[in-house]
Amino acid sequence: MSDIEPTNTVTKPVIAPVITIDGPSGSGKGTVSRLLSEKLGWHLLDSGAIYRVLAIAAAHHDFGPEDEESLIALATDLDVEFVANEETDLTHVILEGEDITLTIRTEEVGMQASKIAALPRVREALLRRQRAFRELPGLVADGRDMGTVVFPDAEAKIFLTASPEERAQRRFLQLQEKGFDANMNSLIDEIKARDDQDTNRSVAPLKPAEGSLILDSTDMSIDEVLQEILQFAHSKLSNPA
Ligand SMILES: Nc1ncnc2c1ncn2[C@@H]1O[C@H](COP(=O)(O)OP(=O)(O)O)[C@@H](O)[C@H]1O
Ligand SMILES: Nc1ccn([C@H]2C[C@H](O)[C@@H](COP(=O)(O)OP(=O)(O)O)O2)c(=O)n1
Repeated sequence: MSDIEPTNTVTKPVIAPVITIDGPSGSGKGTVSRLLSEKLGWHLLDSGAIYRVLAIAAAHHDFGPEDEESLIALATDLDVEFVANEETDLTHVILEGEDITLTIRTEEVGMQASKIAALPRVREALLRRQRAFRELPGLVADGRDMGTVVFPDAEAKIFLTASPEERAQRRFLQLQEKGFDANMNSLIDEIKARDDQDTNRSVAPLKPAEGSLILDSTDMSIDEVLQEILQFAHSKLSNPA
């Protein structure tokens, strides 16, 4: 071994910056995260899609939310790919070779995902997979615990919300557009039940991370939300605390 101390040879790894967008169902996280990632040319993590895929995989294997050990094994080895498709303008979700892009978006799958997501060790098993999305030039991460648990050191954190009635109305139109049957009254109930489940679980509950910009989008257009987030993110990225 040489006695000579190397000087200035250690270069600091460059860690990609992260913008987190957390919030309840139908607040607009997915839409705004996608637009933001396109605008910045950054990567995108739709963490809810991972929980939804796991719910479908669990159903394929007949595992219920009480079957924690099997779910952990499934989460650890989940064979899923997210493939951007410019023709459909969608990120296609491929589970074990099968395209499940549309089927993961139903309210029923959302509810199953929310049940599985309450299991602490299942969440733990998905952490590494989610953190692997953090790559240069940057990441926009959408979910429930992106700013609180998965990327606590994120440069800019946003908590996006809207009234349950407005969120149900948005979901109603979205489901109709995709050709799914939807009922406004049951959607409001489902949205409230999922809010309750996601907010009151013991691990990584839905809540604003410290220092987040809290944005109520009930009376805001998608573009207004996007502009406000861009302004906040620029201020945070140019003046890191
Ligand atoms: N500010 C907004 N005003 C009106 N509609 C919106 C707004 N934000 C999102 N939407 C619409 O609401 C629906 C649900 O949005 P989405 O991004 O899927 O929400 P989330 O990911 O939070 O569940 C989509 O059809 C989207 O186009
Ligand atoms: N980071 C995340 C993302 C989603 N989840 C759980 C809780 C949510 O109700 C379900 C589905 O999430 P998803 O973001 O796809 O749902 P919405 O589009 O907001 O309706 O997964 C979670 O616990 N943590």
